[in-house]
Amino acid sequence: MAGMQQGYAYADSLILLVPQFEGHLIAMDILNSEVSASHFTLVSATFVLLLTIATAKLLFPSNPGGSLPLHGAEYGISPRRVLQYMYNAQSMYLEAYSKFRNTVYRITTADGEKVVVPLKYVEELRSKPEEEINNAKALEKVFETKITGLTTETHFLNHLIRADLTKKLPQIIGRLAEEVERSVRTELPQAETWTSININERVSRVLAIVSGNVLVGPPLCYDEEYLHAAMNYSKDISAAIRALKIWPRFMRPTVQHFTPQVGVIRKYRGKAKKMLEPLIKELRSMRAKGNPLPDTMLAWMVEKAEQFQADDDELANTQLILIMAGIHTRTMTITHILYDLAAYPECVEDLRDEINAVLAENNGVMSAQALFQMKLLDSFLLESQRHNPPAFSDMSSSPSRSRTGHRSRQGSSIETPHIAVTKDPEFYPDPETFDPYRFYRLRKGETPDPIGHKNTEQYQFVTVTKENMGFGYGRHACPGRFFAAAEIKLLLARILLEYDRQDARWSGGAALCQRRRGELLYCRY
Ligand code: HEM
Repeated sequence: MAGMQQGYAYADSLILLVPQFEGHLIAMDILNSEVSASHFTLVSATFVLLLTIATAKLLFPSNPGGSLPLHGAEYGISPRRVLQYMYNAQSMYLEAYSKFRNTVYRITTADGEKVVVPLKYVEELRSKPEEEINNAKALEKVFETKITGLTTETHFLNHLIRADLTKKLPQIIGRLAEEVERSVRTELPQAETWTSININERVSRVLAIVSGNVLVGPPLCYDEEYLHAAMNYSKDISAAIRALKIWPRFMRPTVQHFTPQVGVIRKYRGKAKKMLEPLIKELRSMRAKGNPLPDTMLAWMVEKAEQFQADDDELANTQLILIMAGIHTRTMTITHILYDLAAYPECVEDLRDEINAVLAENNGVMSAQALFQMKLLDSFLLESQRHNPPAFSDMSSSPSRSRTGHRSRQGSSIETPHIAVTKDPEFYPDPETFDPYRFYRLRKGETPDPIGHKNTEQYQFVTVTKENMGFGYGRHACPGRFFAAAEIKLLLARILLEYDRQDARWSGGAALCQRRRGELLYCRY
């Protein structure tokens, strides 16, 4: 991202003493380190990975064994541990949580060895400045940035999302609601009888159109080539990364030339530029003439391009990152929610009643205020996310060594548990139960708050806490979550209002039987 890199810091044997890691003194020995700015990624891991200390070294002085315990040591040599991780990461992390709930340990992943720190250290780590701890290096490894070109630098993007998209959300929500209504009608079946569809594909297309309305605006958001890119970019990136990761790290730079998936993703950049260039030119000319620009991300980008020294390549690339960051994550979230609605139909009527009551109070308008008032819907979203944690980001990298001299390999990351935390009865009583009303009751003060937040409004879908890192946590928490939540609620409210209205067929055996094939049965009201 031209002009966006926030200086790289190089240092030789710089030892930083970081006071207390719960009483432990940690020394970070930054050797030839590159510390770059923030970035993000979406990685199918079973953890939220935290806080990069690029090529730094951590000391864990009170580690009596001379080295941190290695979870999965019983699987043998490193390649076998990696294999085990690639197929069983989730169960390995869950098992480790019960073993090492309060202690630091190591685990061998496809991206090298990582240090897993318990939740109690999270606040301390997140308060470290980016020069000491940042997530760039680890994400570059996770994304294979050198090969895929997928930048982990999101300064420009974060600014646009926070200063433009989120700020202007109240004024664009009406437009989004209209687009949701229109695309649901065109993209979901209008059948009077029960019809089987691949809901994941349909939702992905609806979201590509609705988000496209805000990202680039009509008519491009209806263009088939644009929609194809929007729906497939993130899938194709993941496929390329997966294909590379089956090879040992040292072979990946060579193997890339024989990996067709890598070729596929490189073509996207050229295509995106070709598609967007005429629009960018038009927006620039409107701006030069002093005409008002439309409320789209692309227009906001054009307005701020000079300030952020972003050329057309950068604008096209930033649009691709936006697509990658948003479409897949939201599609998965909504797909899970729809399955959860099918599996737990008892509250469908309550949800519909809430939506109708809120709409009546807001003159039938799906405003930002109306969405905020849909608290049961919000609770359902959060409970569904708790049971189906989304993709996560990797934010750490640091070689580590104990006081007695053990060094972990350069570039390993610091992670902190996520899934296991959302299933921890201390934070979520009766954690295996899917309770759509769980967070609704907590917010209303009807059930005691097990975490003891200062304010029970913390139990909102968009709120990030260390006990709920569905959208990450800290400096790099997802900036798009407010937009994502609004879109998800608009779409669900529309589906709940218009489909399957009169009986409880959400739970029809057929719907659940179809689950494995990614299909649900729908009938329009
Ligand atoms: C349900 C939908 C979404 C989920 C579950 C989700 C989840 C996440 C997570 C877990 C992170 C990593 C945070 C971290 O590194 O600590 C993240 C980062 C990010 N997300 Fe989202 N996200 C969603 C939607 C979106 C949307 C719609 C956008 C864009 C409008 C977006 C833009 C970003 C960006 C730019 C980052 C990087 C932030 C940084 O590194 O500073 N996300 N997201």
